[in-house]
Amino acid sequence: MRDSLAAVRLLIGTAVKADPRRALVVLTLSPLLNVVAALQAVGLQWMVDGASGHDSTEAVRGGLLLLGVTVLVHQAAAITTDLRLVLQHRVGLEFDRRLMTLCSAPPHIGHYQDPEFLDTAEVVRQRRGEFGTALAALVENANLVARFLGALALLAGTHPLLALLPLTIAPLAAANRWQARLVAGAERAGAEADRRRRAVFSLATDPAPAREVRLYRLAGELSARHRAAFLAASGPREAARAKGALAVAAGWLLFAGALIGGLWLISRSVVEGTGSAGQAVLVLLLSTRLVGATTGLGWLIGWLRRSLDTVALYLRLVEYGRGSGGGVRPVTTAPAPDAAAPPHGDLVLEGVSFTYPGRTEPALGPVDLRLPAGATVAVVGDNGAGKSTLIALLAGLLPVSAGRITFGGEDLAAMPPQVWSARITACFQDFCRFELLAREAVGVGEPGALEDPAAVWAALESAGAADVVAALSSGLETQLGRTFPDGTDLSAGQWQKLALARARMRKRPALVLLDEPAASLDPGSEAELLSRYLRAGGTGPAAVTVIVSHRFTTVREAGLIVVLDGGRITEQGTHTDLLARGGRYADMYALHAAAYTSAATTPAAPSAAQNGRQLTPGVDAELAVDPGEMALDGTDGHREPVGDRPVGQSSGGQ
Ligand SMILES: Nc1ncnc2c1ncn2[C@@H]1O[C@H](COP(=O)(O)OP(=O)(O)OP(=O)(O)O)[C@@H](O)[C@H]1O
Repeated sequence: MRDSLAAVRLLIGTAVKADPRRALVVLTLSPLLNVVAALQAVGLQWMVDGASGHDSTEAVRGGLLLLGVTVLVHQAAAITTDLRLVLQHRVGLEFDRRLMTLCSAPPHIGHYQDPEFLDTAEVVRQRRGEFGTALAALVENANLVARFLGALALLAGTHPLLALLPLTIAPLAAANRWQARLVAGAERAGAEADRRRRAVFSLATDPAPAREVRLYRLAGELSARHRAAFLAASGPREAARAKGALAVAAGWLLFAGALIGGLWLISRSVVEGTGSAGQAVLVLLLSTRLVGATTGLGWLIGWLRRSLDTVALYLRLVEYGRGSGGGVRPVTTAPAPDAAAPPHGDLVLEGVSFTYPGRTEPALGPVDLRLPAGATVAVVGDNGAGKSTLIALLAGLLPVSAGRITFGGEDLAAMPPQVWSARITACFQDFCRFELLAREAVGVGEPGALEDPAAVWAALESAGAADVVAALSSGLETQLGRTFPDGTDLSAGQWQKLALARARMRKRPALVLLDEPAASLDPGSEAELLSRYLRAGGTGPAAVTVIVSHRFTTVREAGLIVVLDGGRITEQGTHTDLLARGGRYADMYALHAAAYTSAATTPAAPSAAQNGRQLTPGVDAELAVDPGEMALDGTDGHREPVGDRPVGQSSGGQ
């Protein structure tokens, strides 16, 4: 009940905010007209009594009242319906806008990791078209209640017992509410299956997975899964609806019995001569109106209940936005509004850990780590070691579950999120393919410079991505993305280059985060990336640069290498230190080099030299393990798989 009241308040408040004048007219005039409409029956009563009593004045008065009220009600109803349609459209848009803000405004993205949030968001997203109609349901219910009360007031005037009719309608209303609650509960329980159904539908219809779906002949399997998910969600929903329908039918029987009793009372008074013919007509007309209003209410209450349920779910998302929902740890330290990030400083993690909602073990931590200002730090580790989680924590996208991260001595949790995010630039592993103009797709890296082609070109140049845009038909003004008829799609590597350029828009970042930045790049582009980001203070002399990579040509350039294993730091140091230590890093490095060496020496794979291609300086050659470095290990034969020649000079295939 409290939820429903809060939802009604929110709906009315949103309508008034979206369009105050229309809201005032629709919310007040509409119900008023429905009360006034009951006077039609009075006009008819006067007409009948005037005619049967040969009183032409009363008959004409009745006729005029009937005509006047009919014209007024019809005209005003047409106008208020128009106004309501526009208003409900605006309310729908207002909720869409709020939903977008709600999903993107929270300081971190922890809510996207929480299955409870995802389920609620799924239902709200599916039903978001109902926000506008929720207002319509509210207005229509108010109209019918007004019509019902108007009819009832006149009926009570003819026989006091008829005033008791509303009591018999209460069980019907309760049955309707119960049915709506049952259905809403079943819908919530089926949200996960609905999410699965949507995911399967996307797999079968989106262009990106189309190749693998064809190749592996998955259409039948996807279709079967889609149907199974549909049945899993819709079965309980239908059962709930049917169960509720039985209760509604019982409610109807009770009300119909009471109404028939009321009509019998009036008929008897007319027969006994205590009532007039006009009164009989009045009662007949009002009873019809009452039945109409009750039928409508029965249906509308279900609609209203469902609509208010959607709004109530939206309110739960709002609670999440405030950090008080689900398993996501709320931001406990209220950031000081005027807090600022120091220009530069060491980034320090003290006992930091993070546990994903629904998990018992931390994905990362506890971790203690100092990343000195100006340092280039590479993070390595097996799949699932916690590298991307670390990046998300450093970026402030996930709240730490325990411990703290400080920058220049300032606790990040006490810093307004927008202050910290303004100091960061990043290229994520699953970077976004912004289907915008090329200028915008890069410019969003620094929204203030979105309209500044010179700044965008500079970023493109410095990320080595200028060639991608130069080859586009309209250069910076080319529409990207295949969802647009005239849009240009790019290759994975080209999209990644734009993402890297985006990360170059911010001029003096304090922290540069690069999560697998070269995953889609060719060796030449990777080498260029290395020189631009990792060497010669490429990201600014005082910025901390953190790079996650499985490519050891990239990693070995870093001043500090951190090895993660099962969410813990197991080793840290320079490339040389870690090789000398002969631990996990040395193993990974040797394996990596061995893989490249064997690929280069396999006869079936023609070498670069055979192809007449020059080795890319700084890449192919760097893949070879420096014999001197491996010699640091000295004795451990299994870590010397590369031989004593650089790959480009290997004998393989020659
Ligand atoms: N949203 C999530 N919910 C629950 N667990 C998660 C979630 N995201 C990641 N994990 C888990 O957290 C752990 C660390 O994941 P993370 O993505 O940080 O690893 P990673 O080192 O970046 O891996 P990769 O090299 O494959 O990118 C993994 O065990 C993973 O299964």
